[in-house]
Order: sequence, then structure tokens, then C-alpha cells
Amino acid sequence: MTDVTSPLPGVETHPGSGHYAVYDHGAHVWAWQPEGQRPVLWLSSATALADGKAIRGGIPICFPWFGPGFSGDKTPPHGFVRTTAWVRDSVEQSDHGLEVSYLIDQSVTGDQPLFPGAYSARLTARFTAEHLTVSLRVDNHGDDAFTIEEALHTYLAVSDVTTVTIDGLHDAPYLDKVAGDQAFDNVQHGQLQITGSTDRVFMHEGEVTVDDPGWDRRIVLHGSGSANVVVWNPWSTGAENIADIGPGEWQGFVCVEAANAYADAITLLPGEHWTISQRIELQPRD
Ligand SMILES: O=P(O)(O)OC[C@H]1O[C@@H](O)[C@H](O)[C@@H](O)[C@@H]1O
Repeated sequence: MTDVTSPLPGVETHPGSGHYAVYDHGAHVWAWQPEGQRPVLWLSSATALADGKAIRGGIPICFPWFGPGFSGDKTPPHGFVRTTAWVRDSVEQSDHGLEVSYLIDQSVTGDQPLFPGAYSARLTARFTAEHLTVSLRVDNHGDDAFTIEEALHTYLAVSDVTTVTIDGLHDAPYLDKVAGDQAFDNVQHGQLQITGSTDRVFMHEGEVTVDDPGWDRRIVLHGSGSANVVVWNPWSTGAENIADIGPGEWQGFVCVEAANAYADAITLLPGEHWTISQRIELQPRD
């Protein structure tokens, strides 16, 4: 195990030919590669790796709002915890894998006028050869209720996003952000294929599968405590305007996020907590 990775502090290990890694910055899981497999998480060659900047790839944590928030006026986009170093609380390595746990609260992120809630959050990342499981627990320690949106914004590495199919969303209502929709007034029919700029928030709990014939594998994602699945790829047209995606690299990823957003934002009363998780595994194709 390596305790400090460059250029940001974090935890990293290489089980055989595999790779598990997390940065303290954003409690950001950026590598999960079981031994003998290709990387499962995508990381842009052009990403910033610096305090105050969001990392393009891996699993950014969006909290306490998603995008600009349900009110549409929140900054920075996707909240303030993905650009801040969290406090590393525990690291456990065994023959079975690696578990890293992080904490963050107001004492770390400072006064946030747009989110005065007395919150604390714990991010736990469990890496094994079979699964990666990421869980975010949020507690309300204050005297007042607050409402949060959140997402585990997973960037999956794929052979070619134009050839993958995404299963499990059949019949799910969705909000199409590309079309500028404000409501979940579309319904997914059958498999989803990426044929252009795609930015959809689905009402869906449970499993989603990314079938990748080019790399002869399926990535199975299981969300819990999450009412939404977000699927995002900017296509060539959108990627041109995103400086931290390397040239042509948009084709190498698709984001499949576990989220609670819009009408599924979570209100926590004093003393309450909520946990959202995403478990990722690889399966061979039939
Ligand atoms: O560029 P960012 O802030 O990391 O966001 C990337 C994308 O994240 C997705 O979750 C959103 O639905 C998209 O609208 C957004 O463009």
C-alpha cells in the first residue's frame, strides 16, 4: 500500500496487476482495476489534480446539490465537497482488499452561505477483486431540517461509448437535460444507446448494466438509497467545450451515476441520516 500518491495525497495499492486508488481530495476514488482486467473507472488525461478543482473521471461526489441544484442557482456546480480534501479516517487492507473511509463537515468546508445545514458526511470505499462499493452517509447534527441532493458520479471506462448498450432502464421515466426538460415526462423504451449528447436523469432504483462488446465485458451497477440513475456523455460536440477532457477521449467513457436529485432530494430532520451506495462489478459477456 502507498500512503501518499502524487500529485495529491491519497491511498493506493496494486494487488498483483490490479490497481485500487483514492485521493483525499474529494474522497475521490479514481482507480478500480481488478487483477487481470482493464481499468473499470475512466480518468481524463487532461484532468486538473489540484486543490479547489474538480477531477474529471473516477467517482466525484456531488453534494449537497446536483448540477446547479433543484432551484437552478447553486454554485459551484455539483456542490463544494468534490473540490476539497476530506479527512482520512481509516484505512484497512487485508487479503480481501482495501477499505478507506473519509469524513467531512462544516469544520472542513467552512461557512457555506448556500448550505448552512449542520451536516457531516462519511464516504466509504471498499475495493475487492469482485466489487467496488462506494457509500456516502450524511447526518444532520443541527436543530433544523435541511434538504440535500447527491450523486456518486461514476465515470466508467468503455471500449467505445458509441457501441455500448445500457440495460435495466426500460420503462423508467426520465428528465432529458439536453432537451432542457424540467420534468420527468419521457419514458425509456428498451436498451439505451449513446447516439449523441446524452444527459438523462432516470427514476430508477436497483440494477443497471453496461454491455461492452468491444472489451467483452459487462459492468453491473447496483444503487441503493438512490431514487435516480443519471447517464451522461457529452459526445464530440459537448466535449469540445470541456477543457479537461483530452482530445477524442469522450468516446472512452460513460457516466452512470447513483443519485437523489430534483423531486427525489432528501430532507433530513435533526438527528436523521441517509446513506446512498453504488456497487460495481464486472461480468463476462455470455
Ligand atoms: O462538468 P461537471 O460539473 O463535472 O458535470 C458533468 C455533467 O454531470 C452530469 O451529472 C450532469 O447531468 C451534466 O449536466 C453535467 O454536464
